[in-house]
Amino acid sequence: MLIIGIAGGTGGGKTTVVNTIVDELQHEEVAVISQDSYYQDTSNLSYDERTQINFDHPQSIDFDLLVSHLKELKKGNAIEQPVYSFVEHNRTGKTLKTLPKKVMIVEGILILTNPKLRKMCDIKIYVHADSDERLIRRLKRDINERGRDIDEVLNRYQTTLKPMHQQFIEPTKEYADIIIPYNRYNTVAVDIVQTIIKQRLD
Ligand SMILES: Nc1ncnc2c1ncn2[C@@H]1O[C@H](COP(=O)(O)OP(=O)(O)O)[C@@H](O)[C@H]1O
Ligand SMILES: Nc1ccn([C@@H]2O[C@H](COP(=O)(O)O)[C@@H](O)[C@H]2O)c(=O)n1
Repeated sequence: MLIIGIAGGTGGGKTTVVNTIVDELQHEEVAVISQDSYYQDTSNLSYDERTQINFDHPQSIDFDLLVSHLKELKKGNAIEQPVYSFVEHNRTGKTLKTLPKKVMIVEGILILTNPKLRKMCDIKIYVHADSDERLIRRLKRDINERGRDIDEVLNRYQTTLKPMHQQFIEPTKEYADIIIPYNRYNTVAVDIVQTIIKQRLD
């Protein structure tokens, strides 16, 4: 099994890069684990309390569950990946059965902050886009797809996104084997990553 970790700031293009890689590979060869599925279970909190959570801090992620799931997959066992709701700010209670594949992609803003997870990744990638570009993309995406309004996104950006990015996410660039500049759709860099994956699969 080849485990590929893809990190980078919110709105940087991680999901877009992952989707491009997955489209190129045979369906039976690849599966994706999203860090977002592993936000801590906060069912004990009210909706209003959940809106106040700092979702960009490493402690917001249940890394123990994520690492144990990856270990199970490496052993050849299927896992039940929690399904997360950005509207409810919580796990939905549903799960997605995820089977072990030759290539497992683990994607998320904070995945390179966790030493155990870093150690499990065979290839570590950081997708970089400038902060203004990321904010514009995040605004559009969160309003169109995640049920947010402009005030929510900008307030979250100022209070948590920006400081957490600077403190925890940007510094993990140093762990990356490959940094993909993604201010524009960088097809050349993604092609190179795909070639590396195919070589490793041979
Ligand atoms: N290079 C790019 N140029 C313009 N828009 C982009 C680019 N990459 C991604 N997007 C768009 O920006 C939004 C955030 O991208 P996404 O891949 O979800 O980022 P991430 O997973 O890093 O948060 C999406 O709506 C996506 O379609
Ligand atoms: N309930 C939540 C949980 C997370 N977020 C934000 O999602 C971002 C990470 O996801 P990406 O797809 O953008 O990598 C992160 O910056 C959190 O602030 C949220 O808004 N609400």
